[in-house]
Amino acid sequence: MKFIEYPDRELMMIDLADRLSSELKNALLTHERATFCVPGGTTPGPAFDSLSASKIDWSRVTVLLGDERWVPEDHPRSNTRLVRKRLLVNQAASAQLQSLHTDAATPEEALEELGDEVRKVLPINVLLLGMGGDMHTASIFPGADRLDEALADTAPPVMALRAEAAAEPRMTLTAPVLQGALSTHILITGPEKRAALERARSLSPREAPVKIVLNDATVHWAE
Ligand SMILES: O=C(O)[C@H](O)[C@@H](O)[C@H](O)[C@H](O)COP(=O)(O)O
Repeated sequence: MKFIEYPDRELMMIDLADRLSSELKNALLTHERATFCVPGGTTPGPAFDSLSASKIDWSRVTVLLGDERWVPEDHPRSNTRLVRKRLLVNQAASAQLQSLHTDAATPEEALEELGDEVRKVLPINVLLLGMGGDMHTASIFPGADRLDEALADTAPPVMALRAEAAAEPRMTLTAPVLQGALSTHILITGPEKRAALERARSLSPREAPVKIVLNDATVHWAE
């Protein structure tokens, strides 16, 4: 794991956006298309703002969500909504979005459709993840109902998970897909998440799901 500590959040978001943008450009030098997987939640918005101004051939980029809360796409907690509003604008408006949401009433009903769609855009070239204070990443929560299946090497690419700590049912990419990413970044802020990340290093993936990607990840942190 590589850990980068920044003097403040603003600088971190700009620097992170620069790094992600260079990695995407590099991927597009040798591939017709690139898949850029992004988190939802409250942290990445400013990095998305910065990235959306970046001059990449976005028409050759697929933006894939790492997870989704099962709420309508105009709901304030929808990750799809966040990405549409903050990332897929300006220069990045021509990127193709692969969300992890459909109009189905439950995530279970959408599994087959989303699984087929996600398979087509793998592997992930550039992966950006967040982490919760409970050490979940994407929507792989400690204590989730189907945690062991989501962590298994044989897991399907997407799974529907429910967890007490999650306010609503989730759709998430699973361990093998996240571990298959060619480049992995984790974006966290504040002292609590820094301490949680340190703790995760000595725990098992069942206790600290973020552990599945830690070895190969670059972690970006600011107070
Ligand atoms: O939809 C989600 O909840 C996420 O994608 C999730 O994995 C997120 O990255 C962490 O929960 C951190 O969330 P915050 O950035 O809001 O702390």
